[in-house]
Amino acid sequence: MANAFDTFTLKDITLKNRIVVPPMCQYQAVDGMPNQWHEVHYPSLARGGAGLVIVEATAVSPEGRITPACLGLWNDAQAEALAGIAASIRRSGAVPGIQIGHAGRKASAHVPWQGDDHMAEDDPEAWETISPSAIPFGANLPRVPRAMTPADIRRVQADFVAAARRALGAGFEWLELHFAHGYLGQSFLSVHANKRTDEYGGDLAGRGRFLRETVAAVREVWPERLPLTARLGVIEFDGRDEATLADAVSLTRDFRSLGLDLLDVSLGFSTPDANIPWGPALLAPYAQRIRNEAGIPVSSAWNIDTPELVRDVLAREQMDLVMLGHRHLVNPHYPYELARALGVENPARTTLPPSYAHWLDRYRASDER
Ligand SMILES: Cc1cc2c(cc1C)N(C[C@H](O)[C@H](O)[C@H](O)COP(=O)(O)O)c1[nH]c(=O)[nH]c(=O)c1N2
Ligand SMILES: CC(=O)[C@H]1CCCN(Cc2ccccc2)C1
Repeated sequence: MANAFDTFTLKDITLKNRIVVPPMCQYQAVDGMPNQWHEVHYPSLARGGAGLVIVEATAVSPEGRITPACLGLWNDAQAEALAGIAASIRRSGAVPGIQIGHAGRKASAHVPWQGDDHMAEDDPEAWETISPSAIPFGANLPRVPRAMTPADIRRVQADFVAAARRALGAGFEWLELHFAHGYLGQSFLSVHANKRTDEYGGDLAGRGRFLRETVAAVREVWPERLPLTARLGVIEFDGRDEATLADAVSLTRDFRSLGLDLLDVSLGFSTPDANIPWGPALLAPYAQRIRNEAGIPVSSAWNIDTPELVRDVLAREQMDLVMLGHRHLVNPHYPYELARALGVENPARTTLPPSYAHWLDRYRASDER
């Protein structure tokens, strides 16, 4: 049974605790390049005490971005700039991770606070979207994507490999493939998005092929000693959850045999018709099922919003790492609050840099710290 402030070792990487800042798009990039926004955002989070900070979804190609304001890792200039971000995360006390992905049929969209919808096809900023089949997501993302050819599939897989090499060169020590949330990887797995009749569609073997091949190809270039992980939507809440979960367990077992070190359990978001039962730690039971049935370490997220929930999902062995997104947006030092609430000795020194911690663990009545 793990506690929130136990260490966690995976391959040669040891996290100082079980708290993770999950990838969270900032939509502040230009041409895929990070800037002062990211230079402040990431070390500020890393100073807060989380053991692992994962940089937001970073596109493996320009058309793999969700919006024009997404980060990219398709060229060396981006890799060089991201090296600074990785170093600042490490210098601030956390292990630097990064998520790489391709937005598929959800690409070419406005940033959330400017509509969160597809740009018009004739918008000069827009670009062609691709997906396993010419089936649109619907709702706010109605554009019909072009069905990928075998050459497209090979190109995108090569882009994932090139981005992984660049992430390694930039000094990241934890890599997450974005196979969740209705983006390209999830779309290959999803019966909603993938109606292909070739070897990349049909049964689970077909719908999982793109993902398995990509894991295997990235594993070739990502050192054995560093964790290779993937975020996968294991449930859609679309009325066929048992089938989706069974597929997810089976595919995760394949990932493990291909060298994946941990699965980050998330939501599918493949259809606008989902009926997601939003509530406290709603995914924890599914994370536990993947952890037990696929026999692989897991992280997970979603509404784990109180110290008691953090304590409980770990005590129940539902996951190995707890991802806290919203809590860190509210308070980058949330791990300090968590340590205090969970009764950790010297909560400030356990979570924060000396410039803050020295004063927080003293010169105050104990109940004011
Ligand atoms: C602003 C913002 C931006 C993103 C996210 C969320 C939010 C709020 N999320 C999902 C995120 O990683 C996390 O899984 C969810 O927020 C659920 O966890 P919490 O309930 O926030 O703790 C997300 N997920 C992902 O896999 N890649 C990403 O880049 C992003 N971007
Ligand atoms: C890139 C990615 O996976 C993100 C982009 C922003 C929305 N994320 C999904 C999300 C839905 C509802 C609340 C918070 C987050 C997915």
